[in-house]
Amino acid sequence: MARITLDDLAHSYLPDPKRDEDYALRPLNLEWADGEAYALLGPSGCGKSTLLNIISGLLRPSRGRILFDGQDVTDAPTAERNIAQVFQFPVVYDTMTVRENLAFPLKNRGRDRAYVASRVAAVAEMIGMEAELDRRAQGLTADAKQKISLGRGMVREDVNALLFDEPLTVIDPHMKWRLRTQLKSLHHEFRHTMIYVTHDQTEALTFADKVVVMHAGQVVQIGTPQELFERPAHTFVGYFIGSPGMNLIPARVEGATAHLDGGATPLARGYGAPSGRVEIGVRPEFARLSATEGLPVRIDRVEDVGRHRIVRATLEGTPISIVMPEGPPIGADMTRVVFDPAHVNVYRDDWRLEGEAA
Ligand SMILES: Nc1ncnc2c1ncn2[C@@H]1O[C@H](COP(=O)(O)OP(=O)(O)OP(=O)(O)O)[C@@H](O)[C@H]1O
Repeated sequence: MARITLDDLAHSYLPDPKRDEDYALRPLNLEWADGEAYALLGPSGCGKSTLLNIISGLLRPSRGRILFDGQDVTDAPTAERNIAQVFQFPVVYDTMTVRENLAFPLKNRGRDRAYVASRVAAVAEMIGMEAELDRRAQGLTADAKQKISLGRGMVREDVNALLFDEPLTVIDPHMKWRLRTQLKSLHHEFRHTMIYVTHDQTEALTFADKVVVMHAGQVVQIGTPQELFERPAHTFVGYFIGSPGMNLIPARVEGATAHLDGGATPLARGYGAPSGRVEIGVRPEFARLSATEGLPVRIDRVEDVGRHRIVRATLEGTPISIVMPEGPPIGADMTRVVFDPAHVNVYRDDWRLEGEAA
C-alpha cells in the first residue's frame, strides 16, 4: 500500500485556463495516508472523476505532480502504478466463468495455483458468489457482474491503492448495504489505501474513516463524519451533509454574540468583529422551539418523518429547519427558536471562522 501525495495539482480541460471556473480541479495539495479509507464526496460535476483518473493515471494533470510513497508517478502509465480500479458499470469478460474472471488479475501476474485458488475462494465469499463460480459471466444480471468487478478489484493484496468510482450504482439496495459493510471490514483487515468516489453522503459516511468533500473543483474539507457534521469548514459542507442540511442565517457578529434583526443569540467562542458576508450556521438538531426565550420565528409546517419531526420555519425571512423529537402537537405559543451556543458555527464568505475561547 502507498501514501499518495498531490503536489500543487490542478487540471483544466481547456488549453489556456485563467479563471477559477476554467479548472475542473483547482490547485490543491493533499496527502492520502497509507492504509486509510477515504470517501471522495460531492455533487455531479464537482471534479471527483477527474481527480480519481489523475490518481489512476488515466488522465495527466495539466499542472503539478502526483507521488506514490514519495516517488513521482505523474508520467507513469496506469499499468505501472499498481492500482486496482472499480468503475460505476461492470467490466467483466463474458466468455469466462466467474472463477476465471476473479482469478484473472492474479494469473496475469503469474501467481501460483494454490494462491490463486485461495484468494478466489476468499473473494467469492466476500461478494456472496461461491455458488456461481463455475457459471459463465454472460447472462448474469448487471448486479452480479458488478459484484465480479468488485471482487476482481479486491483480489490482489499487493496493490498500491484501491479506487472505486461509484461502484454500487447498479447494485440493489439490500446488497449495497452488505457490500459496503464488507468493503469496510475488508479495509480493517487488510489496510489497503482506498478511495471511494460517491455523491451519496450515506455511502460516504458509512464507508470511510475520512471524507474528502469536493465542491466546484475544490476540496472544501477533509474530516471524519463527526467533524463534517459538527464543524463544517465551508457552508457547502453544512448544506450537503445532513438531512436536512445546516441552517445558514445572515448575522452581524460581535465578540461572542450574533446579532440578527429579531434579537441576539450567544456564541460559545469570541470572533472579534468579522467583516465580509457573515452568517451563522446551526444544524437543525441543535435548534429547539420555545415559548419564552430565543428569536421570533414563524412555523410554516411540520413534517413527521418517523423517528422525529422536522419543523420548517422562517426566521427573519430566512427558511430554517428544526428537528424535534416525537411528542405532543407543537403548541401555538411556541413562537421562538433557541440555538445551542456550543453548536453555532460562524462563517465569513462561506468559510468557517475558528474563533477564540470566550
Ligand atoms: N473530457 C472532458 N472534457 C471537458 N470537460 C470535462 C471532461 N470531463 C469532465 N469535464 C468537466 O469537468 C468538470 C468535472 O467533471 P467530473 O466528471 O470530474 O465530475 P464528477 O464530480 O466526477 O461528476 P460525475 O459524478 O457526474 O461524474 C465538469 O464540469 C465536467 O463537465
